[in-house]
Amino acid sequence: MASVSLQSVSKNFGTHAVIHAVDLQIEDGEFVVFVGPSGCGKSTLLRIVAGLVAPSNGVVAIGGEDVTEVPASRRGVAFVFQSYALYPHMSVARNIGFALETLGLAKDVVNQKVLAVARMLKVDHLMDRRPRELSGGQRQRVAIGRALVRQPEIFLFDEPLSNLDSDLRMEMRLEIARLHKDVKTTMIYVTHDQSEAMTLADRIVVLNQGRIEQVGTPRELYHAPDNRFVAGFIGSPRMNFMSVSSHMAADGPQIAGAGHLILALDASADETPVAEIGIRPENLRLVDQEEGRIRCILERVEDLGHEHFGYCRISDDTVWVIRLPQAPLPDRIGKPAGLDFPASAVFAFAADGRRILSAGLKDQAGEASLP
Ligand SMILES: Nc1ncnc2c1ncn2[C@@H]1O[C@H](COP(=O)(O)OP(=O)(O)OP(=O)(O)O)[C@@H](O)[C@H]1O
Repeated sequence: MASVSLQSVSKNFGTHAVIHAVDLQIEDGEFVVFVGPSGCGKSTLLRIVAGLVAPSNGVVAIGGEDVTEVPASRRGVAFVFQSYALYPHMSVARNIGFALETLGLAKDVVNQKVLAVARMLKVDHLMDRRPRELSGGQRQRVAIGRALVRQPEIFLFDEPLSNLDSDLRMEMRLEIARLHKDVKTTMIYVTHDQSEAMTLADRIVVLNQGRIEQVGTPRELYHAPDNRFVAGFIGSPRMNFMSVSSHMAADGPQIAGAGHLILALDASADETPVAEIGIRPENLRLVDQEEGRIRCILERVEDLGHEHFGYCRISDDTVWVIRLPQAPLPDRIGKPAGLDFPASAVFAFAADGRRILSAGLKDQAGEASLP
Protein backbone atom coordinates (compact mmCIF):
# COMPACT_ATOMS: atom_id res chain seq x y z
CA MET A 1 0.00 0.00 0.00
CA ALA A 2 1.14 3.55 -0.61
CA SER A 3 0.16 7.18 -0.44
CA VAL A 4 0.08 9.35 -3.57
CA SER A 5 0.97 12.99 -3.72
CA LEU A 6 0.66 15.40 -6.62
CA GLN A 7 2.43 18.71 -6.20
CA SER A 8 1.63 21.50 -8.63
CA VAL A 9 1.11 19.02 -11.46
CA SER A 10 0.31 20.53 -14.88
CA LYS A 11 -0.07 19.01 -18.30
CA ASN A 12 -0.14 20.64 -21.72
CA PHE A 13 -0.73 18.81 -24.96
CA GLY A 14 1.03 21.18 -27.36
CA THR A 15 -0.46 24.58 -26.55
CA HIS A 16 -3.57 23.04 -24.97
CA ALA A 17 -3.36 23.22 -21.15
CA VAL A 18 -5.33 20.26 -19.81
CA ILE A 19 -4.26 20.10 -16.14
CA HIS A 20 -3.53 23.29 -14.19
CA ALA A 21 -1.21 23.10 -11.16
CA VAL A 22 -3.06 20.35 -9.30
CA ASP A 23 -2.13 19.66 -5.65
CA LEU A 24 -3.56 16.50 -4.13
CA GLN A 25 -2.68 14.19 -1.26
CA ILE A 26 -4.13 10.65 -1.22
CA GLU A 27 -3.57 8.65 1.93
CA ASP A 28 -2.39 5.07 2.15
CA GLY A 29 -5.35 2.70 1.68
CA GLU A 30 -7.79 5.42 0.67
CA PHE A 31 -10.43 4.97 -2.05
CA VAL A 32 -10.42 8.23 -4.00
CA VAL A 33 -12.69 8.90 -6.97
CA PHE A 34 -12.02 11.53 -9.64
CA VAL A 35 -15.28 12.85 -11.09
CA GLY A 36 -16.08 15.59 -13.53
CA PRO A 37 -17.63 16.19 -16.92
CA SER A 38 -16.22 14.71 -20.10
CA GLY A 39 -12.88 16.23 -21.06
CA CYS A 40 -12.13 17.75 -17.63
CA GLY A 41 -8.84 15.84 -17.37
CA LYS A 42 -9.72 12.88 -15.10
CA SER A 43 -8.06 10.23 -17.26
CA THR A 44 -5.03 12.41 -17.91
CA LEU A 45 -4.51 12.92 -14.18
CA LEU A 46 -4.87 9.18 -13.55
CA ARG A 47 -2.38 8.43 -16.32
CA ILE A 48 0.04 10.89 -14.79
CA VAL A 49 -0.16 8.92 -11.50
CA ALA A 50 0.34 5.68 -13.46
CA GLY A 51 3.34 7.04 -15.35
CA LEU A 52 1.63 6.58 -18.72
CA VAL A 53 1.63 10.35 -19.30
CA ALA A 54 4.50 12.60 -18.20
CA PRO A 55 3.45 15.85 -16.49
CA SER A 56 4.65 19.09 -18.10
CA ASN A 57 5.40 20.43 -14.61
CA GLY A 58 5.21 19.33 -11.00
CA VAL A 59 6.06 16.32 -8.90
CA VAL A 60 4.37 12.93 -8.51
CA ALA A 61 5.28 11.01 -5.35
CA ILE A 62 4.24 7.49 -4.36
CA GLY A 63 4.90 6.31 -0.82
CA GLY A 64 6.77 9.55 -0.18
CA GLU A 65 9.20 8.94 -3.05
CA ASP A 66 9.46 11.19 -6.08
CA VAL A 67 8.49 8.97 -9.04
CA THR A 68 8.04 11.71 -11.64
CA GLU A 69 10.80 10.20 -13.77
CA VAL A 70 10.12 6.55 -12.85
CA PRO A 71 8.56 4.44 -15.65
CA ALA A 72 5.05 2.99 -15.19
CA SER A 73 6.35 -0.57 -14.85
CA ARG A 74 8.35 0.34 -11.73
CA ARG A 75 5.69 2.37 -9.88
CA GLY A 76 3.85 -0.57 -8.29
CA VAL A 77 0.57 0.44 -9.88
CA ALA A 78 -2.00 -1.72 -11.67
CA PHE A 79 -4.39 -0.21 -14.17
CA VAL A 80 -7.90 -1.45 -15.03
CA PHE A 81 -9.31 0.18 -18.15
CA GLN A 82 -12.78 0.61 -19.53
CA SER A 83 -11.93 -1.76 -22.39
CA TYR A 84 -10.84 -4.95 -20.68
CA ALA A 85 -7.98 -5.59 -23.12
CA LEU A 86 -7.85 -9.29 -22.28
CA TYR A 87 -5.73 -11.56 -24.46
CA PRO A 88 -8.38 -13.16 -26.70
CA HIS A 89 -6.49 -16.40 -27.37
CA MET A 90 -5.68 -17.11 -23.70
CA SER A 91 -7.87 -18.82 -21.11
CA VAL A 92 -9.16 -16.95 -18.08
CA ALA A 93 -6.50 -18.59 -15.91
CA ARG A 94 -3.67 -17.53 -18.22
CA ASN A 95 -5.06 -14.05 -18.65
CA ILE A 96 -4.95 -13.61 -14.89
CA GLY A 97 -1.56 -15.27 -14.42
CA PHE A 98 0.29 -14.00 -17.48
CA ALA A 99 2.04 -11.11 -15.73
CA LEU A 100 3.37 -13.52 -13.10
CA GLU A 101 4.52 -15.99 -15.75
CA THR A 102 6.56 -13.25 -17.42
CA LEU A 103 8.18 -12.51 -14.06
CA GLY A 104 9.45 -16.09 -14.13
CA LEU A 105 7.57 -17.34 -11.07
CA ALA A 106 7.30 -21.12 -10.63
CA LYS A 107 4.23 -22.62 -12.27
CA ASP A 108 2.65 -23.94 -9.08
CA VAL A 109 3.13 -20.57 -7.35
CA VAL A 110 1.44 -18.84 -10.29
CA ASN A 111 -1.42 -21.37 -10.23
CA GLN A 112 -1.93 -20.91 -6.52
CA LYS A 113 -2.06 -17.10 -6.76
CA VAL A 114 -4.33 -17.20 -9.81
CA LEU A 115 -6.74 -19.54 -8.07
CA ALA A 116 -6.88 -17.38 -4.95
CA VAL A 117 -7.67 -14.28 -7.02
CA ALA A 118 -10.18 -16.12 -9.22
CA ARG A 119 -12.00 -17.37 -6.12
CA MET A 120 -12.12 -13.90 -4.67
CA LEU A 121 -13.65 -12.53 -7.87
CA LYS A 122 -15.93 -15.55 -8.39
CA VAL A 123 -14.51 -16.57 -11.75
CA ASP A 124 -12.84 -19.79 -10.56
CA HIS A 125 -15.44 -21.88 -12.40
CA LEU A 126 -14.51 -20.20 -15.70
CA MET A 127 -10.77 -20.84 -15.71
CA ASP A 128 -10.61 -22.64 -19.07
CA ARG A 129 -12.86 -20.28 -21.00
CA ARG A 130 -11.66 -17.74 -23.56
CA PRO A 131 -12.69 -14.07 -23.13
CA ARG A 132 -15.22 -14.28 -25.99
CA GLU A 133 -17.07 -16.97 -23.99
CA LEU A 134 -17.60 -14.61 -21.03
CA SER A 135 -20.23 -12.00 -20.23
CA GLY A 136 -19.23 -8.34 -19.87
CA GLY A 137 -19.23 -8.58 -16.08
CA GLN A 138 -17.13 -11.74 -16.10
CA ARG A 139 -14.61 -10.12 -18.46
CA GLN A 140 -14.38 -7.12 -16.18
CA ARG A 141 -13.77 -9.43 -13.20
CA VAL A 142 -10.96 -11.16 -15.10
CA ALA A 143 -9.44 -7.76 -15.95
CA ILE A 144 -9.55 -6.83 -12.25
CA GLY A 145 -8.10 -10.25 -11.38
CA ARG A 146 -5.21 -9.66 -13.73
CA ALA A 147 -4.42 -6.41 -11.92
CA LEU A 148 -5.01 -7.88 -8.45
CA VAL A 149 -2.73 -10.90 -8.87
CA ARG A 150 0.30 -8.62 -9.11
CA GLN A 151 -0.45 -7.31 -5.60
CA PRO A 152 0.01 -3.69 -6.65
CA GLU A 153 0.57 -0.90 -4.17
CA ILE A 154 -2.01 1.20 -5.96
CA PHE A 155 -5.00 0.29 -8.08
CA LEU A 156 -6.03 2.69 -10.81
CA PHE A 157 -9.43 2.28 -12.46
CA ASP A 158 -10.45 4.27 -15.53
CA GLU A 159 -14.24 4.08 -16.01
CA PRO A 160 -14.09 0.31 -15.52
CA LEU A 161 -17.86 -0.20 -15.56
CA SER A 162 -18.99 2.05 -18.36
CA ASN A 163 -19.43 -0.81 -20.85
CA LEU A 164 -21.78 -2.70 -18.55
CA ASP A 165 -25.56 -2.49 -18.29
CA SER A 166 -27.02 -0.81 -15.22
CA ASP A 167 -27.71 -4.01 -13.19
CA LEU A 168 -24.23 -5.27 -13.77
CA ARG A 169 -22.71 -1.90 -12.99
CA MET A 170 -24.44 -1.98 -9.64
CA GLU A 171 -23.21 -5.52 -8.95
CA MET A 172 -19.63 -4.77 -9.98
CA ARG A 173 -19.68 -1.57 -7.95
CA LEU A 174 -20.42 -3.66 -4.87
CA GLU A 175 -17.66 -6.09 -5.82
CA ILE A 176 -15.13 -3.28 -6.15
CA ALA A 177 -16.19 -1.83 -2.80
CA ARG A 178 -15.79 -5.29 -1.25
CA LEU A 179 -12.42 -5.75 -2.92
CA HIS A 180 -11.21 -2.51 -1.40
CA LYS A 181 -12.43 -3.59 2.03
CA ASP A 182 -10.61 -6.92 1.66
CA VAL A 183 -7.29 -5.84 0.17
CA LYS A 184 -7.19 -2.28 1.61
CA THR A 185 -4.98 -1.15 -1.26
CA THR A 186 -4.96 2.53 -2.22
CA MET A 187 -7.42 2.94 -5.10
CA ILE A 188 -7.99 5.79 -7.50
CA TYR A 189 -11.07 5.48 -9.63
CA VAL A 190 -12.18 7.67 -12.53
CA THR A 191 -15.82 8.06 -13.48
CA HIS A 192 -18.14 10.71 -14.87
CA ASP A 193 -21.01 9.11 -12.94
CA GLN A 194 -21.51 11.01 -9.70
CA SER A 195 -23.64 8.24 -8.14
CA GLU A 196 -20.79 5.77 -8.68
CA ALA A 197 -18.47 8.27 -7.01
CA MET A 198 -20.85 8.81 -4.08
CA THR A 199 -21.22 5.09 -3.35
CA LEU A 200 -17.58 4.05 -3.72
CA ALA A 201 -15.41 6.89 -2.49
CA ASP A 202 -13.84 7.64 0.85
CA ARG A 203 -13.12 11.00 -0.76
CA ILE A 204 -14.18 12.49 -4.07
CA VAL A 205 -12.08 14.88 -6.15
CA VAL A 206 -14.34 17.02 -8.36
CA LEU A 207 -12.50 18.22 -11.45
CA ASN A 208 -13.56 20.89 -13.90
CA GLN A 209 -11.50 22.07 -16.87
CA GLY A 210 -8.28 20.67 -15.45
CA ARG A 211 -8.69 22.19 -11.99
CA ILE A 212 -9.84 20.74 -8.69
CA GLU A 213 -13.12 22.35 -7.64
CA GLN A 214 -13.33 20.54 -4.28
CA VAL A 215 -12.04 17.47 -2.46
CA GLY A 216 -14.17 15.91 0.27
CA THR A 217 -16.19 12.97 1.52
CA PRO A 218 -19.42 12.27 -0.38
CA ARG A 219 -21.38 13.79 2.52
CA GLU A 220 -19.27 16.95 2.57
CA LEU A 221 -19.68 17.51 -1.14
CA TYR A 222 -23.42 16.93 -0.96
CA HIS A 223 -24.17 19.00 2.12
CA ALA A 224 -21.43 21.61 1.93
CA PRO A 225 -20.42 22.22 -1.69
CA ASP A 226 -17.88 25.04 -2.03
CA ASN A 227 -19.38 26.38 -5.22
CA ARG A 228 -22.14 26.16 -7.78
CA PHE A 229 -20.24 23.71 -9.96
CA VAL A 230 -19.93 21.10 -7.20
CA ALA A 231 -23.49 21.79 -6.00
CA GLY A 232 -24.78 21.12 -9.51
CA PHE A 233 -22.57 18.12 -10.20
CA ILE A 234 -23.12 16.10 -7.03
CA GLY A 235 -26.68 14.87 -6.48
CA SER A 236 -29.23 13.21 -8.74
CA PRO A 237 -31.55 14.66 -9.92
CA ARG A 238 -29.36 17.71 -9.79
CA MET A 239 -29.88 20.79 -7.66
CA ASN A 240 -32.40 23.35 -8.98
CA PHE A 241 -30.94 26.81 -9.63
CA MET A 242 -32.43 30.27 -10.11
CA SER A 243 -30.85 33.66 -10.79
CA VAL A 244 -31.94 36.25 -8.25
CA SER A 245 -31.51 39.97 -7.70
CA SER A 246 -30.90 41.73 -4.41
CA HIS A 247 -32.66 44.88 -3.28
CA MET A 248 -33.45 46.83 -0.14
CA ALA A 249 -37.10 46.68 0.93
CA ALA A 250 -38.81 48.66 3.67
CA ASP A 251 -38.19 45.91 6.22
CA GLY A 252 -34.65 45.04 5.18
CA PRO A 253 -32.64 43.41 2.39
CA GLN A 254 -34.33 40.86 0.15
CA ILE A 255 -33.61 38.71 -2.85
CA ALA A 256 -36.18 38.22 -5.57
CA GLY A 257 -36.49 35.74 -8.41
CA ALA A 258 -38.87 34.10 -10.85
CA GLY A 259 -42.23 32.75 -9.68
CA HIS A 260 -42.73 35.72 -7.34
CA LEU A 261 -39.93 34.47 -5.11
CA ILE A 262 -38.95 36.82 -2.31
CA LEU A 263 -36.57 35.82 0.45
CA ALA A 264 -35.71 38.10 3.33
CA LEU A 265 -32.06 38.46 4.31
CA ASP A 266 -30.54 39.21 7.64
CA ALA A 267 -29.13 42.74 7.55
CA SER A 268 -26.00 41.57 9.35
CA ALA A 269 -25.22 38.82 6.80
CA ASP A 270 -22.29 38.50 4.40
CA GLU A 271 -22.28 41.52 2.12
CA THR A 272 -21.48 39.58 -1.06
CA PRO A 273 -24.58 39.91 -3.25
CA VAL A 274 -26.45 36.65 -3.84
CA ALA A 275 -26.58 36.08 -7.62
CA GLU A 276 -28.12 32.65 -7.67
CA ILE A 277 -29.83 30.24 -5.31
CA GLY A 278 -30.03 26.46 -5.40
CA ILE A 279 -32.39 23.95 -3.76
CA ARG A 280 -32.25 20.17 -3.99
CA PRO A 281 -35.35 18.37 -5.34
CA GLU A 282 -35.93 16.53 -2.05
CA ASN A 283 -36.15 19.78 -0.11
CA LEU A 284 -39.09 21.14 -2.11
CA ARG A 285 -42.72 20.55 -1.23
CA LEU A 286 -45.60 20.83 -3.66
CA VAL A 287 -48.34 22.98 -2.13
CA ASP A 288 -51.27 25.12 -3.26
CA GLN A 289 -50.17 28.22 -5.10
CA GLU A 290 -51.11 30.66 -2.33
CA GLU A 291 -49.12 28.67 0.23
CA GLY A 292 -45.92 28.50 -1.81
CA ARG A 293 -42.83 30.66 -1.74
CA ILE A 294 -42.63 30.13 -5.51
CA ARG A 295 -45.45 29.99 -8.03
CA CYS A 296 -45.24 27.39 -10.76
CA ILE A 297 -47.20 25.08 -13.06
CA LEU A 298 -46.82 21.37 -12.43
CA GLU A 299 -46.10 20.33 -16.02
CA ARG A 300 -45.26 16.67 -15.82
CA VAL A 301 -44.78 13.84 -13.34
CA GLU A 302 -42.40 10.92 -13.81
CA ASP A 303 -43.49 7.76 -12.04
CA LEU A 304 -40.47 5.55 -11.28
CA GLY A 305 -42.49 3.15 -9.14
CA HIS A 306 -40.71 3.75 -5.86
CA GLU A 307 -40.53 7.51 -6.29
CA HIS A 308 -42.01 10.32 -8.34
CA PHE A 309 -40.46 13.41 -9.83
CA GLY A 310 -42.50 16.47 -10.69
CA TYR A 311 -41.37 19.05 -13.27
CA CYS A 312 -42.51 22.50 -12.21
CA ARG A 313 -42.33 25.37 -14.69
CA ILE A 314 -41.52 28.59 -12.90
CA SER A 315 -40.79 30.79 -15.93
CA ASP A 316 -40.08 30.40 -19.65
CA ASP A 317 -36.53 29.25 -18.96
CA THR A 318 -36.78 27.78 -15.44
CA VAL A 319 -38.13 24.30 -14.71
CA TRP A 320 -37.45 22.84 -11.29
CA VAL A 321 -37.53 19.16 -10.40
CA ILE A 322 -39.21 18.11 -7.18
CA ARG A 323 -39.13 14.69 -5.50
CA LEU A 324 -42.67 13.80 -4.54
CA PRO A 325 -43.48 11.37 -1.72
CA GLN A 326 -46.40 10.08 -3.77
CA ALA A 327 -47.97 10.65 -7.17
CA PRO A 328 -50.09 13.81 -7.17
CA LEU A 329 -53.68 13.56 -8.32
CA PRO A 330 -53.78 13.65 -12.13
CA ASP A 331 -55.99 16.75 -12.12
CA ARG A 332 -53.11 18.80 -10.61
CA ILE A 333 -51.02 18.33 -13.75
CA GLY A 334 -50.99 21.40 -15.95
CA LYS A 335 -52.44 23.53 -13.13
CA PRO A 336 -50.91 26.33 -11.05
CA ALA A 337 -49.17 25.13 -7.91
CA GLY A 338 -46.73 26.40 -5.31
CA LEU A 339 -43.33 25.24 -4.07
CA ASP A 340 -42.40 25.55 -0.45
CA PHE A 341 -39.07 24.92 1.28
CA PRO A 342 -37.28 25.84 4.48
CA ALA A 343 -34.82 28.72 4.17
CA SER A 344 -32.20 26.39 5.64
CA ALA A 345 -32.39 24.28 2.45
CA VAL A 346 -31.37 27.18 0.20
CA PHE A 347 -27.79 27.38 -1.07
CA ALA A 348 -26.70 30.88 -2.05
CA PHE A 349 -24.05 31.62 -4.67
CA ALA A 350 -22.13 34.75 -5.62
CA ALA A 351 -21.79 35.90 -9.24
CA ASP A 352 -18.44 34.06 -9.53
CA GLY A 353 -20.11 30.77 -8.43
CA ARG A 354 -18.61 30.71 -4.94
CA ARG A 355 -21.03 29.59 -2.23
CA ILE A 356 -21.90 32.32 0.26
CA LEU A 357 -21.80 30.58 3.61
CA SER A 358 -23.66 33.16 5.64
CA ALA A 359 -26.09 34.69 3.18
CA GLY A 360 -28.50 35.30 6.06
CA LEU A 361 -31.66 33.86 4.52
CA LYS A 362 -34.54 34.29 6.92
CA ASP A 363 -37.45 31.91 7.20
CA GLN A 364 -40.05 34.65 6.91
CA ALA A 365 -39.97 36.86 3.84
CA GLY A 366 -42.69 39.24 4.94
CA GLU A 367 -46.40 38.89 5.37
CA ALA A 368 -47.27 39.83 1.84
CA SER A 369 -45.50 36.91 0.19
CA LEU A 370 -45.88 34.17 2.78
CA PRO A 371 -48.71 32.59 4.71
N1 LIG B 1 -2.82 12.55 -26.10
C1 LIG B 1 -3.54 13.68 -26.16
N2 LIG B 1 -3.24 14.65 -27.05
C2 LIG B 1 -3.93 15.81 -27.11
N3 LIG B 1 -4.98 16.09 -26.29
C3 LIG B 1 -5.33 15.16 -25.40
C4 LIG B 1 -4.64 13.91 -25.28
N4 LIG B 1 -5.22 13.20 -24.29
C5 LIG B 1 -6.23 13.96 -23.82
N5 LIG B 1 -6.31 15.14 -24.47
C6 LIG B 1 -7.26 16.24 -24.20
O1 LIG B 1 -7.18 16.56 -22.84
C7 LIG B 1 -8.45 16.87 -22.30
C8 LIG B 1 -8.72 15.98 -21.10
O2 LIG B 1 -8.86 14.64 -21.53
P1 LIG B 1 -9.14 13.45 -20.54
O3 LIG B 1 -9.24 12.19 -21.34
O4 LIG B 1 -8.18 13.48 -19.43
O5 LIG B 1 -10.58 13.86 -19.99
P2 LIG B 1 -11.62 13.01 -19.15
O6 LIG B 1 -12.10 13.90 -18.09
O7 LIG B 1 -11.04 11.71 -18.75
O8 LIG B 1 -12.76 12.81 -20.23
P3 LIG B 1 -13.77 11.56 -20.50
O9 LIG B 1 -14.68 11.48 -19.31
O10 LIG B 1 -14.48 12.00 -21.75
O11 LIG B 1 -12.91 10.35 -20.69
C9 LIG B 1 -9.44 16.71 -23.43
O12 LIG B 1 -9.69 17.98 -23.97
C10 LIG B 1 -8.69 15.83 -24.42
O13 LIG B 1 -9.13 16.10 -25.73
